[in-house]
Amino acid sequence: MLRSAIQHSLRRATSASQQSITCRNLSSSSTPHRKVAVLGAAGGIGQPLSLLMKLNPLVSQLSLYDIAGTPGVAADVSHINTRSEVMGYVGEDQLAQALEGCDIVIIPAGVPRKPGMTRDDLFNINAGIVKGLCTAIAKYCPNALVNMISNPVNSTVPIASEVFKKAGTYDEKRLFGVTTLDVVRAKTFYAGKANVNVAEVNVPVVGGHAGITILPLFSQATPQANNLSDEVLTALTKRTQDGGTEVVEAKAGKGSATLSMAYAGALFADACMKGLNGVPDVVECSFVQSSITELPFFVSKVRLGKNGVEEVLGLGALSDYEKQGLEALLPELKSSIEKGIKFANQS
Ligand SMILES: NC(=O)c1ccc[n+]([C@@H]2O[C@H](COP(=O)([O-])OP(=O)(O)OC[C@H]3O[C@@H](n4cnc5c(N)ncnc54)[C@H](O)[C@@H]3O)[C@@H](O)[C@H]2O)c1
Ligand SMILES: O=C(O)C[C@H](O)C(=O)O
Repeated sequence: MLRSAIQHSLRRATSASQQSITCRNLSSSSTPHRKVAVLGAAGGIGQPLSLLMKLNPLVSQLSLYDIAGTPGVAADVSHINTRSEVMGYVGEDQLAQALEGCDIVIIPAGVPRKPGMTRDDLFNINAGIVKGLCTAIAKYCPNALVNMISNPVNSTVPIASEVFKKAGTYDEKRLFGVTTLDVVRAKTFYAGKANVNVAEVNVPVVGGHAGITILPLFSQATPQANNLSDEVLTALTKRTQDGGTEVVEAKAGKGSATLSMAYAGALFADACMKGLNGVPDVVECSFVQSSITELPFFVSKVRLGKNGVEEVLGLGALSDYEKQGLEALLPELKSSIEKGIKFANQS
């Protein structure tokens, strides 16, 4: 039951555990070698994300790094009979080994929110963590695609870009803020209200990843529901924007979204690998370097390819309500981006 649920969730990955022997044989001959690292692998997101990456037959080597606890997580995950070889690395001394040869580095390292906090309240701790990890990425796997999960994403992605620029390794096609959870939430909430099959729903979510900077475009949702009033669309927008806070409050001091985030992170990493492997028309929303607004980074649909970002897609037609949302989010997003850039350059 659990296995089938997970396999269904990783909808674009072929089946994993039950068919692992077949996958291993097929994979080794026809699927490229892909080393994926999870930095922060012993954490609330890191552990289920490591599990989901272990179930992904596109991964051949899974590198689990944290400042503590990774030997246990790696030993546990390594017993699952799927394609990838699992290695656990603990502490800075082992970071180089964890990163060398990586195709994708997923970063959920850092502290989560408690009730009453904004994502920006995490900046003081997480900015330094991200900066340190990105410095190592620039040194040991400068060509890897970086999937940034650590909050505040609106600032940690700009921090990463500045670190890579300083190191001379920046390639805007290879840096992604992971905002897939906003899309996952928008799909779920929309399907509930529109009374449509959630598996068929698509909703782009643009802007950034905090409060009003999260802008779901329900006018572009498919299948399009004609039965939703303006009030319902406003409520759906607000619920998507506050989805993270909903979980933080429900967890009452024990962290933020971990399981849904692991799912979303696994979907996004899977899409990145498909792009690297040459699968056509892989499109996901992500916070990337962008020129579709006046801001240097923005979430929009992005076509993924063999080098990472192949094309940053435009916003498409917006409703009046969405146009207002877009205008309203720009100042906050701009200031979060600038805060990250300033931090990276002054410290
Ligand atoms: N992008 C999103 O949509 C999204 C969603 C949910 C959570 N998050 C963010 O993800 C981050 C992690 O959340 P969590 O619930 O897993 O937190 P957690 O505290 O459970 O786990 C974080 C892990 O990071 C590790 N860590 C700390 N410093 C490190 C370093 N220098 N190198 C490697 N590992 C290090 C910790 O040891 C811990 O295991 C938070 O910043 C949270 O806000 C983002
Ligand atoms: O809300 C948080 O702090 C975590 C994450 O950004 C989320 O959207 O769930």
